[in-house]
Amino acid sequence: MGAIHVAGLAKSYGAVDAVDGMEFTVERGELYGFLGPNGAGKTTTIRVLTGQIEPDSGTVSVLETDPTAEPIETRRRVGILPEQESPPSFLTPREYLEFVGEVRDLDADRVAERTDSWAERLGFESKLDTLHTDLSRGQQQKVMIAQAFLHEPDVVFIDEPLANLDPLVQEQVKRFLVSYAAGDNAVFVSTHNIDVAEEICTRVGIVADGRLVTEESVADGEGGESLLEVFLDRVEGADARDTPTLEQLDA
Ligand SMILES: Nc1ncnc2c1ncn2[C@@H]1O[C@H](COP(=O)(O)OP(=O)(O)OP(=O)(O)O)[C@@H](O)[C@H]1O
Repeated sequence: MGAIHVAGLAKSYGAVDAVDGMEFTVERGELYGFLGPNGAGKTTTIRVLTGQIEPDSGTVSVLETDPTAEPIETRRRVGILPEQESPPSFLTPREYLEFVGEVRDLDADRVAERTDSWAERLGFESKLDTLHTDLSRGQQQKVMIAQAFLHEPDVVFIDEPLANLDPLVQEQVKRFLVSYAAGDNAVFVSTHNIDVAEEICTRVGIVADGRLVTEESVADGEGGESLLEVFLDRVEGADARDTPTLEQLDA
C-alpha cells in the first residue's frame, strides 16, 4: 500500500476545486518532492494527509492509518512542518520542544537529549532559552525542523524545508533529509525550489489544477529534460488559462 497512499482525492472550498482526482503513492525510503504552481492544491493535499481537513471524496492512508477517520492516530505517527508556521512567540525553543515531546509521548530525558542534539546540529544552542519572539526567522525555522523530527517519525510532511535558512544550514538540512529518507522513512517535501528537488529527491510529483500531472524519478542523474523543463511543460496549460499574456495586459 505504500507509506502514503492517495486515490481519487477531491476537496473543494465552495466553488473552488482545490484538489480534483489526486493519485499517488510514496514508499518508505523515498524523499518525494511535491511540486506545482501557486494554488495547485499541494497544501490542501497535505492538510488532508495529516488529518487537518476532511476530503469530499477519495481514499488516503498514511502508515496504514486513515487520516480522515483517525486523525489523532495519524498525527501521532507523523512529523509535520507546515507552511509558514512559527513556534509560539511566548515560549523558548527548549520549552516548546519539551511541550512537543509530551504530546509525542517521549520521556523527558530523551526529549532533553534530542533537543541538545538538534540545537547542536542546526546551531541554535545559544538560543535554547531565548523567547521565539526574539529569534530570527531562520532560527525559528530551525526549531520548527527540530519539532518535526523530535519523535523520529516514519513519515514526515514538510512544506518548504529550507525557507529562511542560510546556505550553510541549507546544505546540512538537505543532507539530513536524504539520510533520513534512506533510513527506511518516507519524507514528503512540498517546494517551489525545483533545483533543490532535483538535487535531493528520489522522485517528484508535479501537480497542476488539483491533480498529479506527472511523476519523475530524479535520483538516477541521467541526462535528458531537466526537471524545470518538465515542470514548465506540464503546467504550461494550466498557467496559460490563468495568466494574461503581455498583449492582454497592454490592451
Ligand atoms: N481555506 C480555504 N478556503 C477557500 N479556498 C481555499 C482555502 N485553502 C485553499 N484554497 C484555494 O484552494 C486552491 C488550492 O490551494 P492550496 O493552498 O492547496 O495550493 P498550493 O498548491 O499549496 O499553493 P501554494 O504553492 O501557493 O502554497 C487555491 O485556489 C486556493 O485559493
